[in-house]
Amino acid sequence: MKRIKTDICIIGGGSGGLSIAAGAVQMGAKVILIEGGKMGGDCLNYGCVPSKALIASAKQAYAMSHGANLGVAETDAVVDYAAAKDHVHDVIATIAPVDSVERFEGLGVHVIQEHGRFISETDVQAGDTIITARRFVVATGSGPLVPPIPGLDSVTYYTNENIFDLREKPKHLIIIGGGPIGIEMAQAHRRLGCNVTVIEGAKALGKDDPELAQIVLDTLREEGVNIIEDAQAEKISSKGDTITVHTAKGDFTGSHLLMAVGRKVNTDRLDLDKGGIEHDRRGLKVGDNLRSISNKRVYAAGDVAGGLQFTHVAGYHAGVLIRSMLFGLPSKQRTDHIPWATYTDPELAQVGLTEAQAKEKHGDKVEVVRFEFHHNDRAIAERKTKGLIKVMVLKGRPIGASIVGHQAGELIGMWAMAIANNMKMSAIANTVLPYPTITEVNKRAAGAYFSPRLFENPTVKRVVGLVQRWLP
Ligand SMILES: Cc1cc2nc3c(=O)[nH]c(=O)nc-3n(C[C@H](O)[C@H](O)[C@H](O)COP(=O)(O)OP(=O)(O)OC[C@H]3O[C@@H](n4cnc5c(N)ncnc54)[C@H](O)[C@@H]3O)c2cc1C
Ligand SMILES: NC(=O)c1ccc[n+]([C@@H]2O[C@H](COP(=O)([O-])OP(=O)(O)OC[C@H]3O[C@@H](n4cnc5c(N)ncnc54)[C@H](O)[C@@H]3O)[C@@H](O)[C@H]2O)c1
Repeated sequence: MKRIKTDICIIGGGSGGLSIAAGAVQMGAKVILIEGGKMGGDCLNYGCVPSKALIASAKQAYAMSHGANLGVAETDAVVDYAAAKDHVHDVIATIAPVDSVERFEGLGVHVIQEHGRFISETDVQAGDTIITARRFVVATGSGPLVPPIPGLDSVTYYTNENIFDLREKPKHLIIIGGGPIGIEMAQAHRRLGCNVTVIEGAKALGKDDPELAQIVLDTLREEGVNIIEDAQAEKISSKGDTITVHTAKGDFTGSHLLMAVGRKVNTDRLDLDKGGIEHDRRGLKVGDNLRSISNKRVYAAGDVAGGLQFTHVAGYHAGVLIRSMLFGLPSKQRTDHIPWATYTDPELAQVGLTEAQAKEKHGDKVEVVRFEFHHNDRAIAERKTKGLIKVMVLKGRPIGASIVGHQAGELIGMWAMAIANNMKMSAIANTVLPYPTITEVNKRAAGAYFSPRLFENPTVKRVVGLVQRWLP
């Protein structure tokens, strides 16, 4: 057995672990990174990257058959599903070198390609190496949750870990779960020419503003996706080449099944109890500083830290941890300024509080301003007019923004910046933006906040009247 001592030992080489490793080693710390699967983790190999690449193929297919309103003859796109998967894997391969063992070893990180597990409060074992570290970071991410639905174990089903390897085009894809994974995959597969049924136990896209989520769901339904809500999958059976999902709202039969019912944190193989690390089904129990409440040497980052599960959150955690682990500075995570986006067409994005959350927290003090995309000239030019932005404002400052529409994932950035920096609505209203851009919806939403104050204000009218009389 080999023994190594280091400053920082990171378990998990995904979005969180890699960001911490790269930052810490380049600032002079001795870093060991333990990765038991593929470098890059879920995001690169089974998550964000492959899903967005498949969505790009689907978008292209859709555009080819929906150009008449732009004067371009429509044609039935001939989709080669296997070639679309080649594209997906090519995109992964293009990005992979940035996350590779070679790059990290080149930066000075000692990478151990094994699974790690705690053998004491101060030691982790990975293969035949025991690592003693001053600080450990657990960044082991999450995997697909597969609930024990009766009959599931007797059929072939897919999860996000193998759907991107499937090369035969599903005739009819049944998706259990209408969260972001289920809904993104539903629209992509429909546009690639599959029949698609989504079976959702509660409300699809239930973590987003319901008014905006409805616009996405209506669009998917118009495109032919069958979305059944309030229908828990209770039993699964198969006959020949078909799979049937049984629910209280009826039975739904298809050729392929994708499970997208949520995530399970990867803590099983870590022996956290031996490390004296408290945990529950959401991950490690940590404070706002992301430090374990029971073993002060240990920190968590990313999906396993018990909060929002996004790549940019894992990256943000890296910054919080580097500040405290390398410089000993007090450093806490915030969650009120974290945006997210679901990459359907139209996209759906959120930062801060939704309308319902803001009203529950602040009552009548909250003002909600709205602006619809069909008033935006660029949206009209591109015929992307389906969309709405809502901004929740408290005492002149945004505390939440919800956007559905073309490029909502890009547009939300301005509100994420405003909330992160406690900016006022006037900062957005005073910004000059190039015309014609979709991002002008942001400025118009800020304008909608000030218009009644300026245009429906008798004092303003009186002052202007007086000034006009006295001006030469
Ligand atoms: C289909 C899908 C689409 C998604 N799309 C988006 C998106 O568009 N935008 C977004 O922000 N987020 C998206 N996400 C979420 C995003 O992928 C995760 O939030 C992100 O990958 C979390 O990073 P992480 O570092 O916590 O974990 P990961 O990136 O999963 O990395 C964890 C790593 O730890 C390794 N590991 C686990 N246990 C051990 C062990 N004992 N020893 C050693 N190594 C171990 C794993 O092999 C893995 O490589 C998506 C997720 C899915 C499933
Ligand atoms: N664009 C993005 O940023 C993006 C995309 C995909 C995933 N993600 C991340 O991955 C996480 C997981 O996504 P997800 O969609 O798997 O999970 P989720 O928890 O958001 O949604 C799962 C859905 O499955 C439903 N469900 C659970 N059991 C069911 C059953 N037996 N029958 C029918 N429905 C059932 C739930 O009601 C829920 O709506 C997201 O929360 C997000 O953090 C992000």
